[in-house]
Amino acid sequence: MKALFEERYGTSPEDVKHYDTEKLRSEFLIEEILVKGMVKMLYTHNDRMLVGGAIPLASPLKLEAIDALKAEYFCQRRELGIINVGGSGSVVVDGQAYELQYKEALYVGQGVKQVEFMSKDATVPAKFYFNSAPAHCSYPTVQISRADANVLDLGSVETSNKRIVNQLIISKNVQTCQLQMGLTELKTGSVWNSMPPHTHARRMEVYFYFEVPENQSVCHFMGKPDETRHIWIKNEEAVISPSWSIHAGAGTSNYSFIWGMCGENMDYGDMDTILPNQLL
Ligand SMILES: O=C(O)C(=O)C[C@H](O)C(=O)CO
Ligand SMILES: [Zn+2]
Repeated sequence: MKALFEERYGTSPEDVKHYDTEKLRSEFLIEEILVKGMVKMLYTHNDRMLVGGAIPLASPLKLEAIDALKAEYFCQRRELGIINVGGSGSVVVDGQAYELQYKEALYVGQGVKQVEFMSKDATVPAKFYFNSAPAHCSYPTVQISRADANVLDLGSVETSNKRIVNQLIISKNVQTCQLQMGLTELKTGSVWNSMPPHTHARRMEVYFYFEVPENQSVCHFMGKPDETRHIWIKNEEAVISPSWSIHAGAGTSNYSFIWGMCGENMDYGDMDTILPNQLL
């Protein structure tokens, strides 16, 4: 397997208070998750979420268990959620091909032995972004198209946070052990995501920002609500949010992002909201 792998441990909010920019970025920012012709994976010890990307070119790419998993195959003890943010492509799951167009998702259940990524056209390759969490039973593999999403229309033009939350892999749509994923699109002129912000102590979350226009950036806010920090994020980079941290961002333009969560309690609404004027 052509794979790049990195492992990161969890952090305490008491330690994070003392981090400078470089340390904050090295703990939470995931740069270059999508690498041409490779599978890339990052294993965070925050709820054991695995964050990955794959860009298959002329030849398919296999998703195999890295040594850190001590497993015979990737999904032996894990479930997997995949969203395509590139050209058309397929994910072949134990011999069955699922064609994924731009912004379409696939849930792959625990126990699946073979997962392979393919691009339809290597000149416009598929870009598969994925999240994976430990799973203790097996649910069926399900393809989720844009039309299958549970859509939330949130925010307003007045507060610069008008956005559409597409819940793709969510208990309403797909049965999973603990993984939830979706895709949020900011409307033109709106720049704030997840504002007012929230925490959910029962789950960690990872945001993957994309459709950030050239030369633009997103300022992602994290930390305890009374001790916030920021990380500047470029297009197609991801950021880890521990269970104790807020996660919200303001872009220098509108943009989209994929969110993925795991932990306990799959109720999307299980959040503690913080009002903007309570943040420090
Ligand atoms: O813009 C938003 O609000 C979101 O997309 C929030 C995420 O879905 C989230 O953080 C769920 O916990
Ligand atoms: Zn959240």
